[in-house]
Amino acid sequence: MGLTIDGKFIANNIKKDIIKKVEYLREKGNIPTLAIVRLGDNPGDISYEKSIIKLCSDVNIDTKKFVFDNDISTKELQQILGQLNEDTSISGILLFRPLPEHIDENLIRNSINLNKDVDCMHPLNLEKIFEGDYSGFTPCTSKAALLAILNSGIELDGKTVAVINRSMVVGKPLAMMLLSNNATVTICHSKTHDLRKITKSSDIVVTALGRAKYFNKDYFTNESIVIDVGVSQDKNGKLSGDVDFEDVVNNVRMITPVPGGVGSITTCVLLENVVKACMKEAVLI
Ligand SMILES: Nc1nc2c(c(=O)[nH]1)N[C@@H](CN(C=O)c1ccc(C(=O)N[C@@H](CCC(=O)O)C(=O)O)cc1)CN2
Repeated sequence: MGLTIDGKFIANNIKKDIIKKVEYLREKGNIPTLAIVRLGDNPGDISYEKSIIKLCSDVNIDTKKFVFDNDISTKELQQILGQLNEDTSISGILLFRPLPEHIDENLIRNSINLNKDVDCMHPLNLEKIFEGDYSGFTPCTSKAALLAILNSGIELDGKTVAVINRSMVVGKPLAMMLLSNNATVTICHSKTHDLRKITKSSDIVVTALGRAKYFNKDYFTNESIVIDVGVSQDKNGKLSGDVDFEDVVNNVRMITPVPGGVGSITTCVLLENVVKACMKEAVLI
């Protein structure tokens, strides 16, 4: 019988720390405020946004939401980010990703104010992570997946980890963070041959494919640790991870559920970054 890694329990411990820090900031007259920028209505983004707004309300962080159509141009988006960068009432900016294909993501990632980049998407902030420096902002979903592994009691040293995603949002930052913890990492993607052979031979499998219930028990062994980062809708429109949880849970050592796993932790990591940004802002002023 596999154990479920309880993301909500991990998230609640982080939440208590955020509440204390927000109280301190507000006593000093600093109001932590998160700008949320969404392009279109992707179900994963809507789920993330719902979670963020609920948690911000719980910990007393203010939010400002900006929603635009998917067909917004790179130039228009840059202008919007420029306004948010200059808005002194805003501590941090979250732009949901992946962005629509026509948007120049590199240009956008370089357009966000380094001190408001609470999603750690600016190349200079990411470079720190790749160098093992976690003193600044941390990529939210990647850190959440790492926390799920570390809080499950697993020693990463020497373990083999298959990361099924190569984006700058999850796969690449996570691979670097796992390497810093002395794991041996294999990054898999749509062109990877014999994925099942890799997942079955890895101690830990982290999947962020965005395909509901894609992985059944045949991809794992009884000793597998499965970290499901995927968020999409199954054929009944229900929020689902990449893994068929009911088929897999009794055939692996540990697994994170969706919802209630990595997603719950991701939102807390984001708000930790917002508090960090507000603290930094308080120091800079
Ligand atoms: N700019 C970014 N965009 C996205 C990131 C990111 O790190 N930065 N990662 C994912 C986020 N995401 C998936 O699409 C996602 C993250 C968190 C949650 C969440 O909080 N889920 C909760 C509640 C779910 C519910 O009840 O609706 C949970 O799993 O318990 C959902 C989705 C993509 N975008």
